[in-house]
Amino acid sequence: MHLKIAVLGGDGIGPEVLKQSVKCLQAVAETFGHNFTFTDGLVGAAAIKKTGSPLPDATLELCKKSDAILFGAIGALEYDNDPNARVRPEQGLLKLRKELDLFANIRPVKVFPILAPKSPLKEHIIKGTDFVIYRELLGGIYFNEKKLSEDGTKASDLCEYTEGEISRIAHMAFKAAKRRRKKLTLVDKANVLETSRLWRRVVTNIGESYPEVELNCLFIDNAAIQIILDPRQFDVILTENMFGDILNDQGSVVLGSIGLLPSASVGTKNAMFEPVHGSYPQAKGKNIANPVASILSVAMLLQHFGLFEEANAVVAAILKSFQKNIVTSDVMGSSKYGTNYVGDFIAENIVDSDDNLTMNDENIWLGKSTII
Ligand SMILES: NC(=O)c1ccc[n+]([C@@H]2O[C@H](COP(=O)([O-])OP(=O)(O)OC[C@H]3O[C@@H](n4cnc5c(N)ncnc54)[C@H](O)[C@@H]3O)[C@@H](O)[C@H]2O)c1
Ligand SMILES: CC(C)[C@H](C(=O)O)[C@@H](O)C(=O)O
Ligand SMILES: [Mg+2]
Repeated sequence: MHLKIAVLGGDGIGPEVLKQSVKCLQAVAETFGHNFTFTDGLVGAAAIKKTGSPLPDATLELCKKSDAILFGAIGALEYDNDPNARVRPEQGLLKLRKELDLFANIRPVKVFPILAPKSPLKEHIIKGTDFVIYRELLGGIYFNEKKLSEDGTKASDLCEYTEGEISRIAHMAFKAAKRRRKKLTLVDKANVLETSRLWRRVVTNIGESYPEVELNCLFIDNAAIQIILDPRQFDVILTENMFGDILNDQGSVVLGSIGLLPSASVGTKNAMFEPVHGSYPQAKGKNIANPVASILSVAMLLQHFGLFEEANAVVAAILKSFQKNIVTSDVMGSSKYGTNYVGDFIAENIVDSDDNLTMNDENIWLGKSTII
């Protein structure tokens, strides 16, 4: 298969982890006889520095022309510490999502059995956890009217949703639940927010077309408790933009590190793959960032294009790194291998073998289905 892939490293550890992912994709191409081409694009603080814009037109054009986008991370301390900055790295990512209509953000939280003892939570609580969050990515508080009074003493961010925005991701989440364990949990704040009540009405109506899927609703504050107390109860979680952002990072605690959590953002045409974590500026250039979240995003990319054997080969190589304890120091109580070393090990262990499937059957990470 020929795939044109845009590579947007961004800031902080973004380029460092992405380098490992490109290495792995090159190994997949060589092993399985594909032709992947990679083109770099500027985004985030790095792009502001060079062009004044966090998403230069050239980058947007590159992404539109590509089959898929691999994204690192954006964000820098100089902006995090300056609430007055009008041009910000994050605007680059948000604009990219909007321009490419990437309305669904899919983030699987799957505990690898071998890492279960390394989670900060008790092993018997988290072992077997396997849920996926469908986060609406283009609406809500993120994308509606923002106001700041002239004297700077009053600010507001409007939270707005339309039925159409809710139903397109709801269908996607119901279909995913139908393929999985047939349970969908809508997370909202319907006891307080009008937007959440709209979500409940729309999702409940859509649920009637998916009778095999059990739908239940949970308030976001309770969901925050349940994810830590009993994460195995979840199969597919569907939620709005802001709640999804927060719940995802919380899900990473179950896994043991945010450095292990991948994501796919998909829409009507384009698809972007990125780790859930940010630019972790404190680690920039130190060769300590965990590349696994980014490499697992590569597995999601391959899965998206129906390259299941290839995706399994990537996951199998990652599992091998876990078995040999070749992991970065964020994986609790583990060795302290560097980003590059872990990336090299995974790339070198990408092989075309029937054993890949056996390893993944045990872990049921991917399964033979596309993610949308
Ligand atoms: N998608 C994105 O690009 C994205 C996502 C979140 C935050 N951000 C941006 O990143 C910057 C830093 O934000 P933050 O500190 O809140 O979040 P962050 O995800 O960058 O880091 C939070 C903590 O997670 C851990 N961590 C993150 N990535 C890791 C990795 N690969 N390996 C090991 N540990 C890892 C570290 O302990 C770190 O202190 C901000 O500018 C923010 O806006 C960008
Ligand atoms: C950087 C920021 C705009 C982004 C978000 O809030 O969506 C990030 O936190 C994420 O989870 O991808
Ligand atoms: Mg986030």
